[in-house]
Amino acid sequence: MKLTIIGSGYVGLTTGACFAEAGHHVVCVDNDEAKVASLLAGEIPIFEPGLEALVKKNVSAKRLRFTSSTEEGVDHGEVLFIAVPTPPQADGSVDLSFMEKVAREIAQYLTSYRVIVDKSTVPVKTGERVAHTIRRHAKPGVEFDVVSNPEFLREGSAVADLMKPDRIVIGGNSDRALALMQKIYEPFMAPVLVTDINSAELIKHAANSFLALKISYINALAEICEISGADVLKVAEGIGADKRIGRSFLNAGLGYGGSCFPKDIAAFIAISEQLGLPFNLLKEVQSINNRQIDRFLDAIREALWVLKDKKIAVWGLSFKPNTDDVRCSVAVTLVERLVAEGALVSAYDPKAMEKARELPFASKIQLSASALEAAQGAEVLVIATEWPEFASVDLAALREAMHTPLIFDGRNLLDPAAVRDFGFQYRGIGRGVVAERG
Ligand SMILES: NC(=O)C1=CN([C@@H]2O[C@H](COP(=O)(O)OP(=O)(O)OC[C@H]3O[C@@H](n4cnc5c(N)ncnc54)[C@H](O)[C@@H]3O)[C@@H](O)[C@H]2O)C=CC1
Ligand SMILES: O=C(O)[C@H]1O[C@H](OP(=O)(O)OP(=O)(O)OC[C@H]2O[C@@H](n3ccc(=O)[nH]c3=O)[C@H](O)[C@@H]2O)[C@H](O)[C@@H](O)[C@@H]1O
Repeated sequence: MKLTIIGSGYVGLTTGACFAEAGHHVVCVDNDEAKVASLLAGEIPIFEPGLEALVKKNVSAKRLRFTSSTEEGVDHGEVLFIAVPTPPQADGSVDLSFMEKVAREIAQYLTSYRVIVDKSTVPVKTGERVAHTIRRHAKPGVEFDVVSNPEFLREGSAVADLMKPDRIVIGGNSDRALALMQKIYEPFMAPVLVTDINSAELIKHAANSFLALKISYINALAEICEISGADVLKVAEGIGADKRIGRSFLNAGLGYGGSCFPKDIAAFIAISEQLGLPFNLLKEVQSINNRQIDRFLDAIREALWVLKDKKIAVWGLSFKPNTDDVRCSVAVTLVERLVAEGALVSAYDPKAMEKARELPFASKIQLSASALEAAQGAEVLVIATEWPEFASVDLAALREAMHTPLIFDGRNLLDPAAVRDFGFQYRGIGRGVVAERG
């Protein structure tokens, strides 16, 4: 089928490449001319495992191309996917101006029937607004349908998630549009859930909020573990073994970050308030999450007393492993706060160094060429992102490099017993028993 994706960022580009891989003919549109130019030159602006090869393969096969012309995109695709940003406003509610602008642009170029699919994460009832906006600005009599098709990919495993999704959610009220949507997803052989538009939109915010709730639940338990002398890893294993609960998303740490959870939880709170039903449970999820970084910094302060002029090594800047995305990364917030207290930070990330150079405080920290270089002369090593290469570091060399052997493991990546054997003092998250033994 002929498909168009409007917005060639994280979701747009990965989705476009996977649709092309499934045999569709895809045009990815973006109004950022520089981004389109670099895509046309064969450069992939994000690091995502498998993406570069997929894009190159499908561009060569002439199933995938890029343009900055929305008109060309609207002309090409029988189905137009909108994958533009839906960022938070100061009060947590969603800025829908990108969505509105695209709806108007599509309307301007509509000449025959199109399905317009909302792939961005949006508040419930946005589909109605999109339809209304297009109707208002399109030529009279032009036919179209609006569908909600939320995206559940995770960064770092986006290609795998898109090629083999747990489920596809399609919200719509037109048989014609639903039939086209089912045809698009046929090659993926995944379970398809068809709903009304409002339910599909709600599913997305509800899913992300539930995952964030699981993370805050284990982080709150981690605090109890620390005080009571239990080990949160064992507790997670014990509760996660119950199939009704599941072990995933029960990794205690510095809290959730990234471009989606913080904004989507804030958005769902704002949406619930607008509906007159404040979702207070999610406020607690947020405050537990914010507390994680505060507690971690308190512990570092307790160990070092004063942070000013102390050399602190930070491993990891991306918001999670296998991505170079530093948007709303907890690791970045941590560095920012250490810098604000006058600490001398040396940081290293396997993939995010280029993006780190663009951070506002980049000139105030040392961006190191390797994990061991960052640790050179450090009084504390902080692990902020659980990249696998940090787990296999040469502990003898690390001990040699550091000024004092103190590790604050914000992602429970290392084995406490193993690091203690090399003479390190170790502190993880929620590891009361281990801390006592050490
Ligand atoms: N990043 C992720 O892992 C996921 C994101 N989402 C949702 O998908 C949406 C997009 O997120 P990302 O891809 O991360 O954002 P992004 O910022 O990486 O990409 C958005 C792209 O849209 C382009 N754009 C903005 N206005 C445009 C217009 N009028 N015409 C053409 N292009 C335009 C921007 O230049 C940018 O390249 C958001 O609603 C997000 O919540 C959903 C699932 C996963
Ligand atoms: O809407 C979105 O954009 C996406 O948001 C998340 O995906 P993503 O943000 O890429 O990454 P996750 O793996 O969910 O991690 C999010 C954050 O939670 C943290 N996390 C995750 C799991 C865990 O057990 N503990 C934990 O602290 C991670 O370190 C990271 O900071 C969801 O998992 C996707 O399904 C969704 O499509």
